[in-house]
Amino acid sequence: MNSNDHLATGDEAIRFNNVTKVFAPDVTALDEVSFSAGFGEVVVLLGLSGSGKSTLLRHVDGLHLPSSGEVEVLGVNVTAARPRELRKLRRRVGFVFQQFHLVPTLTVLENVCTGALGRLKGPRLGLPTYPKQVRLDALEQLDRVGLADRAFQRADTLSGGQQQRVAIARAMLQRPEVLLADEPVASLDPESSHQVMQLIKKVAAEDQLTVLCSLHQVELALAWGDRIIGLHSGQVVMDTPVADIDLSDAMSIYARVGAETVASAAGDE
Ligand SMILES: Nc1ncnc2c1ncn2[C@@H]1O[C@H](COP(=O)(O)OP(=O)(O)OP(=O)(O)O)[C@@H](O)[C@H]1O
Repeated sequence: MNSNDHLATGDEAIRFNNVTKVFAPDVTALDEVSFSAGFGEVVVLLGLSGSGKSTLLRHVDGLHLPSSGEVEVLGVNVTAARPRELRKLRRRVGFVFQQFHLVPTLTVLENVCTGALGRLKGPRLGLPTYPKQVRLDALEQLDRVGLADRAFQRADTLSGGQQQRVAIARAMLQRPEVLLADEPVASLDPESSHQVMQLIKKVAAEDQLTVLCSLHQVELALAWGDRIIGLHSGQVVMDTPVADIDLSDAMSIYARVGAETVASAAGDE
């Protein structure tokens, strides 16, 4: 057992300490990023396209490693973790994507069951090859997201919002302690977007799940987040509880960029 397994984290599930990520000499995706997220907290990342939101999320489970700085997640020093430790950590971190990433030809229930693959030995082909308890757990998760009645339909017969709810059920079957959501509502209509964010908020509260969620919609961030972290050119330009922010504060993350764009177009530095 590695010493990282029992590192004390206090109230923090995620901690970034001066994290910089340089992809190329002229591409600094994260620039001295520091923040922490508490257990059960829903933290929304806001910022223009290219501001570093996805890159930040990918540092949480070690898909990217920082060029400098430290990332600590659930007591594991991601930066120093060995491959085996990282694999263990990734089982504790669920991921929800913009494009759902369901297997379209499989049933909804089997898609959810795949969330257990990380803790099962060997490949599974077909619903009956999953242990009964996994199938029951999957049904329970589907019930939780309001889709138990769709369990035996093919995934590609569901609407986008329903598919994202299935993807959340799949992530929850993994029994994660941290949930990463990369623009989970970017391809959904406004009503489905609210439903999906409401669901994320609900499961976070029920399971004391720490959520880090990138969004483009300020009003969704204000409605469903506990805290907003604003990114601009890889730097944290806002880190504020939602209770202390109004719409114009949150929009300033974008307005600031607009002003700079105007200045640089006019030849100012
Ligand atoms: N694997 C990579 N190799 C090189 N550059 C990258 C890589 N991933 C991201 N970048 C660059 O890092 C910067 C931040 O990108 P990132 O995808 O994190 O932004 P984002 O805020 O998530 O954008 P979006 O809202 O469009 O998803 C961009 O300049 C991007 O081109």
